[in-house]
Amino acid sequence: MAQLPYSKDFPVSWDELHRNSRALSWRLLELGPWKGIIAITRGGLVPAAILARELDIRLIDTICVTSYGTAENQGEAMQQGELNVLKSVEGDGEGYLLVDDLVDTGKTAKFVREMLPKAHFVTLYAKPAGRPLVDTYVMEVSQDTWIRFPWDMEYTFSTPLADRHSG
Ligand SMILES: O=P(O)(O)OC[C@H]1O[C@H](OP(=O)(O)OP(=O)(O)O)[C@H](O)[C@@H]1O
Ligand SMILES: O=c1[nH]c(=O)c2nc[nH]c2[nH]1
Ligand SMILES: [Mg+2]
Repeated sequence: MAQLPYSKDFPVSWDELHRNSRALSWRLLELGPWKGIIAITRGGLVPAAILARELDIRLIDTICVTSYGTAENQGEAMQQGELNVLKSVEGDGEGYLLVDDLVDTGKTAKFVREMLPKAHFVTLYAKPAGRPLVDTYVMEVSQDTWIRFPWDMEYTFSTPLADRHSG
């Protein structure tokens, strides 16, 4: 659910997501060749699959992070902005694409960039606070916008605008 300070909703359809992933592929084709892709789970998985198809990349790895604490990691470190790493990748990322769906505050981006400083970090969407941390992105949205990805949505009844604020 979108929460404060998000006041705008930006729903993204599968078609739009596919189109934006292909636009990102065009830019990355010119910057390659790439040794492989490292997807940041879970949001990076879908764009990573589309980039892999367009750029003919077969080597795909993951960095698995979560901002939620586990029994072992619920303390100070996470409150200071560190993430819980379930699985990382060896090396400094040189020659690899590091893929996520978006940057918002930049917390995830900062953390994974420190882990893989030489990777080329790409996202589909970027909000201003995280944008400086991204090497290549497709679309900027404002900081108070919540992006709704197609895998988080389902078709459902839409209340007419005139009825939304009544009562
Ligand atoms: O710039 P930030 O403020 O760090 O926000 C961006 C991150 O938040 C979302 O992931 P989330 O942690 O919700 O997990 P998910 O990818 O597993 O859905 C998104 O996929 C980015 O990875
Ligand atoms: O689905 C999402 N949309 C967003 O705008 C966002 N920002 C951080 N994490 C997010 N997840
Ligand atoms: Mg994520």
